[in-house]
Amino acid sequence: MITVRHLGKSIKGETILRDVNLHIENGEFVVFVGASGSGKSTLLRCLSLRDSWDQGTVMLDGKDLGELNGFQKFLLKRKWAYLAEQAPLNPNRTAHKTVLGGLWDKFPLWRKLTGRAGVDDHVLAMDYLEQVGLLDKADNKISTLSGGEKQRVGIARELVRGAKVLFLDDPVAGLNPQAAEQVLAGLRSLCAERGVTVISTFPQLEWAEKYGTHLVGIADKTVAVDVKNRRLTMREKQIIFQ
Ligand SMILES: Nc1ncnc2c1ncn2[C@@H]1O[C@H](COP(=O)(O)OP(=O)(O)OP(=O)(O)O)[C@@H](O)[C@H]1O
Repeated sequence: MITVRHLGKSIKGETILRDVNLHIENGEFVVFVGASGSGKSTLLRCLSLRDSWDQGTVMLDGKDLGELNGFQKFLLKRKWAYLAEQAPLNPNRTAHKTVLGGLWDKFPLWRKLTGRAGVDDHVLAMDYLEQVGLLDKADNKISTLSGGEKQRVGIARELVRGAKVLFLDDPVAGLNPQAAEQVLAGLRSLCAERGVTVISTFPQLEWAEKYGTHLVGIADKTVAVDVKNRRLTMREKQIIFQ
């Protein structure tokens, strides 16, 4: 679980976030919602350790992330995944090989040298492709997949790598509505069935309400609304998008 207390961040003397308080449980599908420029991506980058903050604390299972040394942060980032918009994938690889590539980090040196993956590794890759609804496209090259399918391959690759927390900055950018909803429905089931925690931002409020389990509204540089397992009221929408 992630707990944020009194987080503040300034860039070049300008306050971007102030007094942010937040509590995220494992298995939640968190969506940061707010007007353009409200600080959603900045908060996502701070929580994923891609960016630093000036005030307050971010705790993971009771451990203060601000106190980790560089190596500890590096190890933690390997367990987390941060994807901004479209994941960069090799267009000439098949979906299956791309997902299998996520295991590379875990392989012992001898396997890296021989380039061999075991039967279990192949099954694991297929398992995650199935989870994101792409088992039938396993042998298709990335270049032949749609934008939404590519995004789901990128997510499966991170899962196979062992990521338990996914930070996704607009995972549906550039996708048509049908593909976007498939990606979001897949993420929702990952949270429910595998206990993966998704922390994301995307501009479509309707989809945030439909698929998110925890909505965090950012306004006036802080968390103005924080609700779980329900839609926003009209009043809450007014507060966020004043
Ligand atoms: N590196 C930077 N230098 C200066 N200002 C920055 C920098 N990064 C972000 N900002 C400012 O911080 C504010 C919040 O930006 P952020 O990208 O977090 O907003 P957002 O809510 O994600 O916006 P959008 O929905 O448009 O993506 C904006 O006013 C932005 O201009």
